[in-house]
Amino acid sequence: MRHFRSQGSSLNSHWKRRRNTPKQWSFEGYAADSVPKEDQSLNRCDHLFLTVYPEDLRKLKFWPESPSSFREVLREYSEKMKMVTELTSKAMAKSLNLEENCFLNQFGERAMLQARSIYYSKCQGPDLILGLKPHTDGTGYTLLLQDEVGLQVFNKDKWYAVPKISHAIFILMGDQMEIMTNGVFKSPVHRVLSNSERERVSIAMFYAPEKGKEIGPEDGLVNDERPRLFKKVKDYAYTHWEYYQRGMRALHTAKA
Ligand SMILES: O=C(O)CCC(=O)C(=O)O
Ligand SMILES: [Fe+2]
Repeated sequence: MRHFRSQGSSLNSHWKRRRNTPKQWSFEGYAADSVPKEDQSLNRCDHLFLTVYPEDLRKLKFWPESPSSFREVLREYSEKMKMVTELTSKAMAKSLNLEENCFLNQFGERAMLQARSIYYSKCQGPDLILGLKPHTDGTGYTLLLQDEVGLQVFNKDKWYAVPKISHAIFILMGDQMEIMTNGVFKSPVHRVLSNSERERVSIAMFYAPEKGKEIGPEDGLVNDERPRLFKKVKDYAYTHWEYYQRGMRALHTAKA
């Protein structure tokens, strides 16, 4: 706990220096935490955050050169994950009896894919210390690879552990998919517990609509039984980030 506190206070001053920079949500590179606002609890993890698509937005200066395989592995993984987003977006559309490209069209040709590699070190502190505090993702959806348990999803007053399944990618709906599906797919609150026995590594690929692109509920999912729940929004990820820093959800800002 002592270690956590002292790490927290030095991080707080680090973020105090940084927080005046506008549009921080697009910051990239290595960071010990991403919650710059004062009086917010810190997440107990380190991460490396990199934009991988669109390709021309890659900031290679933040891509580590060591280990030497890093860049190539990330390039290859990103390419595969992009293919997974195409398949997933089509499958989700079909499952809702919608035209298969409808979500892909909303995400746009320059959809964002951002890789967040997260390291959770062992933590001896009390259970209250979280690896990642409760939040929803501001993405369309997130593709998650994890090497250890710890992730939990909240539903109806209870936390449910997400199992670790070797080589499986866990797909987590984000707020923007909840908007596009007019609330049919829910963006769950989730968190990561800290672990005193084992460290944990996860790689989250955040898939979100292209910058400046308006998204909204699919017409086919708005009807008398299911009235429009959300209005059209753009750059929702930015709004989400602003609220996230204060420990709040942003979905209400998109309510119709
Ligand atoms: O590390 C995990 O399993 C979850 C990561 C996550 O929720 C996030 O980066 O938004
Ligand atoms: Fe998340």
